[in-house]
Amino acid sequence: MSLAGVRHLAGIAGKDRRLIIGLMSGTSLDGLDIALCEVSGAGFDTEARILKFETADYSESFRSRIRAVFAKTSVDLEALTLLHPVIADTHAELVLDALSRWGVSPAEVDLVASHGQTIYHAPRSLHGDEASPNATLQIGDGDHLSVRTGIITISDFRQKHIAAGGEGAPLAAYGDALLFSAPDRARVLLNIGGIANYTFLPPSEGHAEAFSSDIGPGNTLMDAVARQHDPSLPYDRDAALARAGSVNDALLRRLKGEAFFGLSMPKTTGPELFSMRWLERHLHSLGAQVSTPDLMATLNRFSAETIADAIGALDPIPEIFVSGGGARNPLLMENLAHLLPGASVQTTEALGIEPDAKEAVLFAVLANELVAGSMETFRGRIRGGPAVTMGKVSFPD
Ligand SMILES: Nc1ncnc2c1ncn2[C@@H]1O[C@H](COP(=O)(O)OP(=O)(O)OP(=O)(O)O)[C@@H](O)[C@H]1O
Ligand SMILES: CC(=O)N[C@H]1[C@@H]2OC[C@@H](O2)[C@@H](O)[C@@H]1O[C@H](C)C(=O)O
Repeated sequence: MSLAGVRHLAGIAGKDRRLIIGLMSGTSLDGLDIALCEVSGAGFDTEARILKFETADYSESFRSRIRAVFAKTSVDLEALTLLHPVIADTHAELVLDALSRWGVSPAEVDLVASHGQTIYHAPRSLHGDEASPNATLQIGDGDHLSVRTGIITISDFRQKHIAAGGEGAPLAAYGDALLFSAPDRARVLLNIGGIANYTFLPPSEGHAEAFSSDIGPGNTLMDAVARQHDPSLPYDRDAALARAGSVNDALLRRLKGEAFFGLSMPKTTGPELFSMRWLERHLHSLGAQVSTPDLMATLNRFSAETIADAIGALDPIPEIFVSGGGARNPLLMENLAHLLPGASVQTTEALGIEPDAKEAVLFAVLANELVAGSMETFRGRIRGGPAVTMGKVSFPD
């Protein structure tokens, strides 16, 4: 960091509109979502437009390096240490590659907003140690990204949330409230990624608080079973396996008995809890063989029911806008429509944001808030969420 760097950042903060690249690599480990956004204003005046978007697929070898340290209580510390810069360097390469294909020079971009890769998420509800705080770890260091791309980088968004009393997730409410609140009606933004989470947005004209909460597994268990069935299958494409099976009601009841579903909202979880080990424990206690298609049909219904239970508890049920890869699972969407009869369900496309890009845009908006907004924007606005701006600044020089 230099005085010139600080002046450059102050200049970016003073602009009417900023070009910000939002980066998200989620729990599905499918690739890096890269959203080049034009963001203007700040706080409730924020407007974000996606100029370009792509998901840059990870190579199988990169994915298996991440998987080796992902959501595990014991890992090879050297492998983890190496991945910290390796993830950042890989993300930087993917960004530079996308920019060159889009004909955009890095010098035109004001900020990179990088979520990094969550390696382990440990809210108290998971680790159970009252003497230890909520904790979460994202790797893919911001300094490396900044030096490699030459662009000021904002990263590591979740630590401030925890330091100020939150669980470090979901952060969606902060961006959703700024971008999608309607003056006169309530909305739900539902994201079905590896983990399903939702944001409740009250009418912005009132004084009610927004909140976002994880719900449970979206695709993570279905993806793991698909991979176990056929290692070349990244997920149950178009729900082909689930459609060939039937729901095992006894298993479904066991899965829904998980204590996490009894906790009040907002709450967070991850593949640390909802893992193959967790599923195998339930299958074992069931004491009966379940075929892969039946297991997939049951998991599909399980995700749909837990989502419908969470949204159905809101009275009246607001209009629903879906994002994340789960929106592409046709049986999951049919199950949801069946369980929430009469509810208006659309994708976030109806709000002008491509569903796969929504989380990457969220981090662009959080970076925008850090440089040009104010923590006061969020005071008393987000239930269970401290009034904070989030992210750490890395300078390329
Ligand atoms: N055609 C399809 N049929 C079924 N499922 C699909 C299809 N396309 C995508 N998916 C699901 O979407 C997932 C990817 O979703 P997404 O990219 O939103 O996850 P993520 O961002 O990694 O997760 P999170 O939000 O939990 O971090 C895939 O792993 C798969 O389960
Ligand atoms: C710790 C972590 O990475 N959590 C992710 C994950 O993926 C979905 C869900 O679990 C959500 O809580 C969160 O991401 C989104 C972007 C959020 O913070 O809103």
